[in-house]
Amino acid sequence: MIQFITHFNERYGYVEGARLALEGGCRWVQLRMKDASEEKFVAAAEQIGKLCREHEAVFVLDDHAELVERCGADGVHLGKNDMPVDEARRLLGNNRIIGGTANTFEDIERLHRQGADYIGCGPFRFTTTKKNLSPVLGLEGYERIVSDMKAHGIDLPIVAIGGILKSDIADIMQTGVTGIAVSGGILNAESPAEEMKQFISLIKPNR
Ligand SMILES: Cc1ncc(COP(=O)(O)OP(=O)(O)O)c(N)n1
Ligand SMILES: Cc1ncsc1CCOP(=O)(O)O
Ligand SMILES: [Mg+2]
Repeated sequence: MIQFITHFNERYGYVEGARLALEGGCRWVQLRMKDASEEKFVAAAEQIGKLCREHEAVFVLDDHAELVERCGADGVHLGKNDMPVDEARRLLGNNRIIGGTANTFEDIERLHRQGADYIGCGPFRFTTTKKNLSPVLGLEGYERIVSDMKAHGIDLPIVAIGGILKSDIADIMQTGVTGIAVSGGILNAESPAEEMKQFISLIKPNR
């Protein structure tokens, strides 16, 4: 499973990036548009949501649980400074996907208690896509977290995120995580759609 996180660069905007990821075969897009006005966020969500429906892809919003219904999104990804997962669950019900961010096993325990459907776990390495990064986990970090989860009987999909490139995929999947989330590794490639195809072909499902 691979989740494309929207961003922009000198060549592509948010919608174009999502379109290329979908053309490359991605079936899970997160609209992440930090510091955008609500108007701009909703306008991008309308376009990306339509593209996702055309490609039968899952569409989640970053941060904005309160906009999920209005944007017709499938769910939301929530970090430590966003609405708590249990509150979002009460708001959105059981039919929407709610992901939560973890940097430690303790975060995962909390998110599991609160009812998250999956965990975005990172950063794998330094990245300029996100400000105020938590400490880098590296491969050892994922190995430790996956083993702690097994020891405590916590069975939730773990999505590795942060600075992931094609050449990292085999090693990251080897740690036992479920999938990856990526932005720059796709958007900054010479051909984003082709890069997405290659990312997908390298991910051998762990579950
Ligand atoms: C899949 C996934 N994992 C982690 C994050 C980070 O979310 P958050 O900690 O809320 O930081 P911002 O993305 O909001 O800057 C994510 N968005 N997606
Ligand atoms: C949103 C987020 N959360 C942790 S790292 C990150 C950025 C992911 O983008 P990239 O793949 O470009 O590092
Ligand atoms: Mg957030």
